[in-house]
Amino acid sequence: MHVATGGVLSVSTATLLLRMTPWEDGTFKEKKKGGKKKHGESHKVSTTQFSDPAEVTEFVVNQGNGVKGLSETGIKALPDQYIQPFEERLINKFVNETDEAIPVIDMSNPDESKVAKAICDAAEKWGFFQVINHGVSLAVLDNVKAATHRFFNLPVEEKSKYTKEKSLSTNVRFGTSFSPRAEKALEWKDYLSLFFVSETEASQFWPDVCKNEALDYMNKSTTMVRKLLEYLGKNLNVKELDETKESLFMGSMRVNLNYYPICPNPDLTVGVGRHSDVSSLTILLQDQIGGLHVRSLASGNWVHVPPVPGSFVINIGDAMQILSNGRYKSVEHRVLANGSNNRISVPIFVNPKPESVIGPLPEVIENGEEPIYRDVVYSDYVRYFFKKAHDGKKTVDFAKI
Ligand SMILES: O=C(O)CCC(=O)C(=O)O
Ligand SMILES: [Fe+2]
Repeated sequence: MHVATGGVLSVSTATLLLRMTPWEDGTFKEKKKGGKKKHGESHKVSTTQFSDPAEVTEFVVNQGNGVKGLSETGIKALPDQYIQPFEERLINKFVNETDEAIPVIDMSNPDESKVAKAICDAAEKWGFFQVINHGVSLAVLDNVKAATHRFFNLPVEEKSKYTKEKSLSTNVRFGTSFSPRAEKALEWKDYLSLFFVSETEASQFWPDVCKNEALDYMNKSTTMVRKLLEYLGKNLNVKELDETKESLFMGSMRVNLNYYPICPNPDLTVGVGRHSDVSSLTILLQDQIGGLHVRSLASGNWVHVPPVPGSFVINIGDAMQILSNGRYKSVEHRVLANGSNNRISVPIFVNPKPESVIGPLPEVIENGEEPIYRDVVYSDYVRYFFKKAHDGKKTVDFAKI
């Protein structure tokens, strides 16, 4: 592979830059190159560039540099494979036209029934909410954010020890985009995904620079997770979180560390494309940069989820939508790419056990409600999700009757 290091903008990159000029209708038309370049003019641009898209894929995906590595070469134009179809792009001017906002719920309110009601209402109307005063200390949150930066700041030789090909555990995966081999257009995001099996497994295989912080973050969040699930369960006539319900609602957990580096043409791509999560519940810690947008069920508008210091963003996932027979909503969301800031987020995906059979809960259909979902093995559902590119809310159709 060739990476020009001398600061010369190659001809094909120059063509790419010209081709990327946005037009009013949102399409990208070729612009005539201006007059002849004077000798030496190309040396004015100091950057590292690639001469064709296959080299980008080699560098980003196969060599494990990720989009962070690509961003740090100083690349000036978005490579072709990251250009999303027009309708998938999230252009700021279209998303800021709404004054809708997802609820922010204070979990320290002494009137617990009010907290429970606010949470269940939000789960039904929005599928998304933020919680403050949730009982997880700021230090735990700060530590896992710092650990996320530490991991992504490792040299590529270190990070690439955790790629699909090289990782010593299938539960630890460093990757980029969502599913690069299944996607027509890639997403501007790198991630480290840590599936929790046991403390011993984690301490053996999770990267040293972040394992204690990621484990602590997951463990310290569990009390809040259980509380949220108790509230949501009670409202569905689930009396208590016994062993069966625990394994359905929170039988397995995955912590992801997400990194969204500065993007040269943020309007042309996405950090994460439209999707709903396959979890029962997702607990998300985001930094102060912003960029997560949620589709309002009421209006269809894309609504920004503003960073609230010390908060968690909570969302209902597909598994909970299925278990609740559609009462709680797993809602589409996506993340904007950013032209001036790097962003991190740290979701915990709280999932059923992989071998669990999920379908509408008996407590829900007991009262005569028609089930709208069939029973599916959770691992089959997850496999189906990862086999294809992000495609909005379509995954849940897999379980529709
Ligand atoms: O980074 C974010 O804000 C959201 C990420 C997300 O939606 C996901 O990882 O499923
Ligand atoms: Fe998500």
